[in-house]
Amino acid sequence: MTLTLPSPASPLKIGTRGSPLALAQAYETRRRLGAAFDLPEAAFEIVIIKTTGDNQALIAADKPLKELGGKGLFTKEIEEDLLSGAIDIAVHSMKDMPVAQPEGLLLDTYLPREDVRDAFVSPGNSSLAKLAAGAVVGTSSLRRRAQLLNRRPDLKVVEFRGNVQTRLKKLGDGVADCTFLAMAGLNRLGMKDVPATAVSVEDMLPAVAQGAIGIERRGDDSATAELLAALHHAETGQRLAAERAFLAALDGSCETPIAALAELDGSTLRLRGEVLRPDGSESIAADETCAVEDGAALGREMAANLLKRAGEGFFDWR
Ligand SMILES: NCc1[nH]cc(CCC(=O)O)c1CC(=O)O
Repeated sequence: MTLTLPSPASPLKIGTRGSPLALAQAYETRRRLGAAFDLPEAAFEIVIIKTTGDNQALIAADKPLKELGGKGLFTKEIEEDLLSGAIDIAVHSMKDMPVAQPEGLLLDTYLPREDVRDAFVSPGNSSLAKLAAGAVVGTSSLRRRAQLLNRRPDLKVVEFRGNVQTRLKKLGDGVADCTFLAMAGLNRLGMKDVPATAVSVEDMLPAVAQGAIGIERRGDDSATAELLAALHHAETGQRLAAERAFLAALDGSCETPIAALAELDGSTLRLRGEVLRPDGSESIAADETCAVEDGAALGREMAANLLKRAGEGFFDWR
């Protein structure tokens, strides 16, 4: 089969949300595809798609995200455009992606993973350990909230929603003493002047798939599949297979504090997983190794063990 390359006359349509981070990820995808096949920028068209999650009025209403459309909040419209053929590929932060995709779509191409760690961001404090008793933390992440309260029950957590820029603005306005962001987002946005310090994964285990970009396509689009095969980073795929199997087996909704990180050392995969009570009062963690190809099985097994240890009602709110 001969490879059909996109061209300025027939560009590959790259669908993305319009936030600065989403755009940076779409540009990185365009750059990597261009480099792999020696194509000009005009061989690609970036198509910005507004999702329910981008509707400021809805988001500002401060309703739980679950009530606003749950898992598909930032992806539904993009996946509809992919299925209809309005776009050819969609670029996503894998951290935000449900474990299963709609019928007809495949999400199995991953770019090399960025820094997986969370960043502690505070204009007045150099590290989490130096944060005064009772300090105010702004975050909308259930995982970060539960992990923080687990280690520092003295801290006060306030809701902090919006994109990276919005949250930094709130911090500047003094709404909170510090916040947490993904290092990957800061790096991709080139935000070097932000007062950020990376938090070790021992102190704060990251979200499943944090730092990874995934590219989605139609299952029957073999021309696009061939293009994407040149971009796929196998190691990132193996790591995400373990982490996403763990998440899937926990039935992780956006309402459950879950963390996981898979790392490779030669042909060995190490998977760390953690589930927490939403109020941080209890954390259950595991740390296991297996052969790289058994990562997904280990993820499922670890999830089953943690659920058993957690028992009934563990994830109930307070
Ligand atoms: N939920 C929003 C989101 N989705 C992906 C990233 C960062 C980039 C990444 O983890 O790949 C962020 C922002 C953040 O957590 O600071």
